[in-house]
Amino acid sequence: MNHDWWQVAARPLDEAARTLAAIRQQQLTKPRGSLGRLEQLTIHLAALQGCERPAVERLWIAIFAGDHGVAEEGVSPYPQAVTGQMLRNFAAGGAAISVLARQLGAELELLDLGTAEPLEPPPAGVRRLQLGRGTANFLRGPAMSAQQGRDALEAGRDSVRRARAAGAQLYIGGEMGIANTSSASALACALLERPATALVGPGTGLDAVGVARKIAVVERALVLHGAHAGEPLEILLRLGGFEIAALTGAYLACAQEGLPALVDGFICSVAALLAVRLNPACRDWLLFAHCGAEPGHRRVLEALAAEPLLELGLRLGEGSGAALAVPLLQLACRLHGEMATFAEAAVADAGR
Ligand SMILES: O=C(O)c1ccc[n+]([C@@H]2O[C@H](COP(=O)([O-])O)[C@@H](O)[C@H]2O)c1
Ligand SMILES: Cc1cc2nc[nH]c2cc1C
Repeated sequence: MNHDWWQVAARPLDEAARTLAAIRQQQLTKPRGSLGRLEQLTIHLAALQGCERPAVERLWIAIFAGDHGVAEEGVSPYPQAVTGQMLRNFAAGGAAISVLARQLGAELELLDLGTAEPLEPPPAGVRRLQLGRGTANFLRGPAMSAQQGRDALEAGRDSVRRARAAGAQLYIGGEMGIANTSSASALACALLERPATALVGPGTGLDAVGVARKIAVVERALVLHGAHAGEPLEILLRLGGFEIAALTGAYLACAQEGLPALVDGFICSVAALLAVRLNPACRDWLLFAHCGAEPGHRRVLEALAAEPLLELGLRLGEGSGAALAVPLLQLACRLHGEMATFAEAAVADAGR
C-alpha cells in the first residue's frame, strides 16, 4: 500500500530519558512540584530530546508567507500587498520577529510560498517558492490544487530538515498572509464542526461590521466545502493557504525527524490541528506557546488538549508568540539542568 510521506510514523519518545529527568526533578532543592507545570515541561522535553537534561538554546524560526484569494471579499482591513512588503521587513530586520530572533540568537528562515504582488527583485534572504500568486478565492472553488498542496507540505518538511541538519533543538514556525485568519477560521469550523459565529474574530482588527461580513464569508465557504470536513487533506486544499499547508507539513516532519516544535498563534494552531488529524502521533512533538486574542484560538487549543504557556492577548502571528515563550522554556531547562540536588547541597529532604 502506498503511503503519503506525512503518514510515516512519528519518532517514539525516549522513555528512559523521561524517567531519568523525572527522578532528577524529584532530587532538586525545592519542595516537590513547586515549579508547577515547568517540571512536567522539562520532563517532556527530556523524552523528546532523548537526554536527561534538555536544552533549547539553538533555535530555528521559519516564517512562511502566502496570499489568499479570499482577501477580495473584504475580510481584512489591510491590503494584500502587505504580505510581500512584510517579507521585505522581516529580511531587513525591522519586524517584531526580526527583533525577537536577533535577541534569541535564532536562525530566521524566510519563505515566500506565493504572494499576490511578488517583490522584484526578491529581497535577499527570502527563499522564493511561489506556488502561485496566492491561493484562489475559496468562495469560487478549492483554494489550491492537489499539487500546490503537496508542494506546500513539502516546503514545510524541507525547512524542518534544514533545521535538523543545522543542529536546531527547537523549531518555531510562523506565518504571514493577509486574510489568513479567514482561511484558518474556515478550516477550524470544518475540523471542529463549529459554526462560524463561534470561531470568527477580528483578525488584524476588523470592526463589528467587518466581522459580520467575515462570518458570512466563512458560512458560505462551509456550505461549499463542508461536506469534506472529515477529510483533513481535502479540507486543507479547499480552505487552506500555502503557508498553512507548509506549517502543517513542518509540524508533521518535526515529529518524524524528532525535533520539538513550539506552536505560535491561531493560524499556526489550526495548522497543528490539521497535522494531528493527518497523523495523530505527531501531537506529542508539539508544544503550545500561547493563547491569543482571536476567539477561535482557545477552541482550537482545547480540541488539541493543549496547555499554552502564555496568555498575553497577542494577535500578531509571524512566530512572535512562540519566540516570546522561548526564554521561559530556556529558564525551565536551566533550572532542571543546573539546580543542586538535596544531596549535593546538603539540604534535608522531606520525610516520607
Ligand atoms: O497568530 C495569530 O493568532 C494572529 C491573529 C490575528 C492576525 N494574525 C496575523 O494577521 C494576518 C491575518 O489577519 P487578517 O485580518 O488579514 O486575516 C496574518 O499575517 C497573521 O500573521 C495572527
Ligand atoms: C503590518 C502587519 C504585520 C503582520 N505580521 C503578521 N501579520 C501581519 C499583518 C500586518 C497588517
